[in-house]
Amino acid sequence: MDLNKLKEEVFKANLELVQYGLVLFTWGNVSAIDRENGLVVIKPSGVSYSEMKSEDMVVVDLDGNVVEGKLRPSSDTPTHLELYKSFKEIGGIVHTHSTYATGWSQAGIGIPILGTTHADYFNGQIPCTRDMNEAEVKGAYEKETGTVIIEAFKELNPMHVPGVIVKNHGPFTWGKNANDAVHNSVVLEELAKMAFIAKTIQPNASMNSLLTDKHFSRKHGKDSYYGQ
Ligand SMILES: O=C(CO)[C@@H](O)[C@H](O)COP(=O)(O)O
Repeated sequence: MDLNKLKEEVFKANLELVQYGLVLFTWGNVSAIDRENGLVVIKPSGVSYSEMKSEDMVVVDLDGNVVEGKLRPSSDTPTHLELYKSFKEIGGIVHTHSTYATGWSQAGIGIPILGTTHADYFNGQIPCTRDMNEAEVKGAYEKETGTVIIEAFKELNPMHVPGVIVKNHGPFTWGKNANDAVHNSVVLEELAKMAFIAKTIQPNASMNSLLTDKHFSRKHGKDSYYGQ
């Protein structure tokens, strides 16, 4: 895979986080993986999106060693790497602090499925991770953030629910590439907002599971990326 092309793709995907209003200042980050060569391209840490350039993207191996780039890789790099190692079909990852999704993560409640818009992209609740323990927080925190995400997907197919909210932190989404992951981040934030509104109007709001099956399989049937 052409690394410069992947850097350009990751650079543009990072800028889309600002364009879609998912991040402020230097919050959030996007990465993509070149699985053939076991290399990950990720946003540099602490760099303003308005000053960022394609050549600033940092290339790391799956152990987190910088193999190309002058700047420090995102502080969330260990989380991204854990997810790439566990979710073998994903090609891109996004982390943001988008308002409504982060609100649900601070409440410690997964984003419930309440409508067909949700079912078109996520075939069930978007899970919230468990509390991290003292050893995880004081140890390899970012790596352990990946651990609690992977734990939340023990019974879930990450290709059918391409996102999660990390308790007291914020959302991570993924997809077949960086652009797909950004798309899922925009959708997740919109679903978080819709669910907040629905639950505010009707705390007992619920979903007709027949619609979940109908909409998810219609959009992600056997020929689609998400597969069965
Ligand atoms: O979640 C966090 C901080 O809580 C990070 O995602 C920052 O929001 C962005 O860090 P860098 O990618 O710039 O290191």
